[in-house]
Amino acid sequence: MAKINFGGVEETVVTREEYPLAKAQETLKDEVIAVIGYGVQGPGQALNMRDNGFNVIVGQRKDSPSFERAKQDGFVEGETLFSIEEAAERGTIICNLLSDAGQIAVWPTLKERLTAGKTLYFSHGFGITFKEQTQIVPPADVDVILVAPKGSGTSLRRLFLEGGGLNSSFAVFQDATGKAYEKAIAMGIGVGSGYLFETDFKKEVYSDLTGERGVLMGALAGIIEAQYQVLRQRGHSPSEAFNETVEELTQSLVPLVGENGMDWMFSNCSVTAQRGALDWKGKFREATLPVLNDLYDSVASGKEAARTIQRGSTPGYRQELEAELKEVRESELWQTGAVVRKLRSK
Ligand SMILES: NC(=O)c1ccc[n+]([C@@H]2O[C@H](COP(=O)([O-])OP(=O)(O)OC[C@H]3O[C@@H](n4cnc5c(N)ncnc54)[C@H](O)[C@@H]3O)[C@@H](O)[C@H]2O)c1
Ligand SMILES: CC(C)(O)[C@@H](O)C(=O)O
Ligand SMILES: [Mg+2]
Ligand SMILES: [Mg+2]
Repeated sequence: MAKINFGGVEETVVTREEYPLAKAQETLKDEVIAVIGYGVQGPGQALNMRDNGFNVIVGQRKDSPSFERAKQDGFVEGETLFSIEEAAERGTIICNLLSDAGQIAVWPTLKERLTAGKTLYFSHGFGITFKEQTQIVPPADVDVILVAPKGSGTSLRRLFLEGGGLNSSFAVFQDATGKAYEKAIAMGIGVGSGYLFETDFKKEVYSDLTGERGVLMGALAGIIEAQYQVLRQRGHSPSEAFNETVEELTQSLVPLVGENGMDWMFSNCSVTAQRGALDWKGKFREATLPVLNDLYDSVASGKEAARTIQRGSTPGYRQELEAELKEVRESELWQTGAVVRKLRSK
């Protein structure tokens, strides 16, 4: 296991060089990997593992669109595609890739089929960490492991097809067989991870829920809306407000941050921009710190989990969610975005 120094702090990281695919295949050669749920992570992980030569089956509610999608992806009903019950019965590694709220309803079905020596796999620390709310308490004689890709299942698949890998966190919650750690790493390689960062279930879920509600999604969407609104209210056209808020961010500046860091992006902008950004970043940091601390408290207290479960278990919730996304899509901001995206020159 490589020890890598991150800005002065040493952490354990598994690389594909030290744990190559052939080793992962050897570790999991006798396993039947049952991917339960075929939403976003399900397809990404199942297809990558199948292409990597693992014995993968899918369990999904019959008569659902995702069941049909699994068929289109080459899983064959009765051979590699089953009901959730049957896949869980057949699987020796049961990958719980249902939605976090959906995992609660299906848990009794999975638990019954988690016989001694099997492995229960998650891509989020949610169900285990918030066990008072989810009632997900695995039997003591099974291994419980986690591989959480740090990005969308869509990116996991796309990067894999391009020959790359998305970095993932991994963790062991319960090691009944003495092989849980090895299995977690092998699964991480199998699903198409690049580097694997060691964590625990609680740290994974706290950081993940904070990240997606914060900078990665919630804060990003919120600050974009705020700046667009200010520019529009001060008389700027939709295209100008959008270009200065989103298009330049995604097409020019964030790729530079990804390439070589924030100072690299700054140094590729004018000194006028650098002066202003350095002067204003502190104000933005101080303004958002209390919100981010509130958010972390809400995650750590279980409030965010409770809301996820409460909303996610409400009948018709997916339609409600779609209605909320439609509202975003149909706002002037994102309608402008749709037009601006068409005006990109390749
Ligand atoms: N979406 C991502 O890219 C992503 C990234 C990293 C980790 N994760 C984690 O991976 C897991 C799966 O996430 P996802 O976004 O792929 O899930 P999802 O929301 O797309 O749902 C997955 C599947 O669960 C099924 N499902 C939901 N409720 C059900 C129920 N009551 N009974 C039977 N089936 C039910 C749905 O039909 C769907 O096919 C979660 O733990 C999530 O936090 C997701
Ligand atoms: C892709 C994300 C945001 O990283 C994941 O955590 C999720 O919940 O979908
Ligand atoms: Mg998440
Ligand atoms: Mg995440």
